[in-house]
Amino acid sequence: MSMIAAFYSGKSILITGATGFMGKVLMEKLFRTSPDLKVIYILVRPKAGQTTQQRVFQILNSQLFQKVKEVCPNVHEKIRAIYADLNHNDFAISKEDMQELLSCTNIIFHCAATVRFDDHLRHAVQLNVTATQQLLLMASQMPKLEAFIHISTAFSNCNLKHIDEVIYPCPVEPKKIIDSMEWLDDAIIDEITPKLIGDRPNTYTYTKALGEMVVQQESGNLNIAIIRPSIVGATWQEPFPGWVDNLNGPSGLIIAAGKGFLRSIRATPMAVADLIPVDTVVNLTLAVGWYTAVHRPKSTLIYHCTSGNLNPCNWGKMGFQVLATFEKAPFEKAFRRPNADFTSNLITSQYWNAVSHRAPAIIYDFYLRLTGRKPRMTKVMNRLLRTVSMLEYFVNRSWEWSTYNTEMLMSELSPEDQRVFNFDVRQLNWLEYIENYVLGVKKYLLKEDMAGIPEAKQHLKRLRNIHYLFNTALFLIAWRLLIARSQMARNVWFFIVSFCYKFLSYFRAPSTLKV
Ligand SMILES: CCCCCCCCCCCCCCCCCCCCCCCCCCCCCC(=O)SCCNC(=O)CCNC(=O)[C@H](O)C(C)(C)COP(=O)(O)OP(=O)(O)OC[C@H]1O[C@@H](n2cnc3c(N)ncnc32)[C@H](O)[C@@H]1OP(=O)(O)O
Ligand SMILES: NC(=O)C1=CN([C@@H]2O[C@H](COP(=O)(O)OP(=O)(O)OC[C@H]3O[C@@H](n4cnc5c(N)ncnc54)[C@H](OP(=O)(O)O)[C@@H]3O)[C@@H](O)[C@H]2O)C=CC1
Repeated sequence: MSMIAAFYSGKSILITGATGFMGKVLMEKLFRTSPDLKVIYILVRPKAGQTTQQRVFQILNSQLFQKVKEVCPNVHEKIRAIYADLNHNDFAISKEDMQELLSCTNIIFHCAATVRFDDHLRHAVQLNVTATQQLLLMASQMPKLEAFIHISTAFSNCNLKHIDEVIYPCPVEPKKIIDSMEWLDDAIIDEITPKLIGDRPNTYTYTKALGEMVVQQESGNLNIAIIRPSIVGATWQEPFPGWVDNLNGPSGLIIAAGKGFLRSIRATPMAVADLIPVDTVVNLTLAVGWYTAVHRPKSTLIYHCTSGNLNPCNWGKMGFQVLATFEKAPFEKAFRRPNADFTSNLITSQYWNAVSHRAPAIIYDFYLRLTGRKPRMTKVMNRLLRTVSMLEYFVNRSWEWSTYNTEMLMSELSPEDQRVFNFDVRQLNWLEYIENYVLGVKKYLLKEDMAGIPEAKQHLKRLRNIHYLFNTALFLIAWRLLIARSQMARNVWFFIVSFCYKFLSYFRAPSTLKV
């Protein structure tokens, strides 16, 4: 019997960010392994024309929750969507709902965040810092609370090369930052943002670091733990391999590469690709929830959920396996044949951007114009290259994260818990994982049918022929222009033509004799 699963039975659990990538997998696992849990409260806002109830309905009816429905048929009764917007200081939760949350919650998993790299500092502070502070204030008023688990990121201290499971202070206190966001106007915030984030690459990593400081400072008597996952990817095993539902991290780039838009990237092939499957993060999170509530460590423990020091893989190997999977199961209606040119050199990368990305987009837009359609490829390419430039920071460096607490926790688990809540990344076979990831992107993100693979392969063959034809035409035009201008080129051309003529005459002579 799993002790962790038994621990969550009968519990009332509050999850923020339950509609996000990690939140959904967390809920799924909780319902599947502890179907006797009392209730999961989720803080949800209406979005994209959907009410909170409609959003929950959509999640429960998704493929991800199919197994849950078998083991927990009354899952819809155990999930309680509470209207909340973390952009508001009091989360805009109704009095009645707040009362229920305060009096019933046993465990909190705080996953909500803005993960956009380019978010305005004011918004990133509100979501990743102020909302965390507010939630801690709520938690301090919950008499039945046993543990508060905060999800941060392994990159909150990406300005360092070696990162321990400790909180590194930022120069300006989070409270000062929160206060200043209230009276500074946007223009001034824009001006001071680069100074505040310092040698971090974006507002996301900076505000996640501030969020950790807030957790440490406001922890009071609460049982708190912080989890720092690295780059979270598709599921490894559970509930099935390859599940993914958003474009963050590598997923968007896999689409861009598979569709032939992205054919080169400024990346260091030997740099460690610290990817971690989302189900591994969720298993660790649930184990940490149990450990924090039951063992009540004296201080706030931080757990690194990373792969680099236990089972390292580099970007080169991953890119290679991504391409190998495209060969087996190409994406439909590709713009060009997938390719992967890695370069760590800025000038070479700019060259490839011009030749492999911008030029084909301009030519395609020219073709669209000629055929009376609206050009759009240059715009798409510009947005893609902007996205890639924001991710480049993470594929040109390697970090070392110590994992003492995570390994300690692993050794504390019973063999059954180690199996059911497996977060031992040493067991991960990267090639298999990446293949399933790419297939998952095709299936769950692009919603492409595997039956369409032969047609996709045919399409790639046609693209290859167009590519050869285009290159041949380009060569002939260039050559024609050259021989029109250069005597030397004309001499070379004359030499080649007369050589070919002699060669052909040699073979034609005996055949004429036979006739
Ligand atoms: C697994 C193997 C990887 C290999 C994959 C590639 C293989 C082949 C490639 C060929 C070349 C060579 C190979 C190279 C090998 C290296 C591979 C690189 C892998 C990249 C790894 C990424 C590392 C991420 C690091 C994360 C560190 C921190 C982790 C965290 O803690 S948090 C989670 C991470 N957060 C994010 O990822 C958010 C990032 N996104 C944003 O901030 C924003 O979306 C934005 C980039 C600023 C863009 O914002 P916009 O305002 O423009 O709007 P929008 O968000 O609506 O999106 C605009 C369009 O861009 C598309 N898009 C969004 N995200 C991505 C994405 N990640 N990749 C590609 N495209 C993306 C989106 O769909 C929109 O498209 P449109 O509608 O058509 O315009
Ligand atoms: N994905 C990754 O690679 C990594 C993620 N992390 C951390 O993991 C956690 C979860 O990330 P992930 O699931 O990938 O992120 P997602 O972007 O998929 O999910 C973010 C969640 O936060 C919610 N949220 C955002 N703004 C608000 C708001 N104003 N009010 C209420 N809810 C809000 C979103 O709700 P809605 O659906 O309404 O937008 C969504 O449920 C985050 O803390 C992130 O920092 C850490 C390392 C890597």
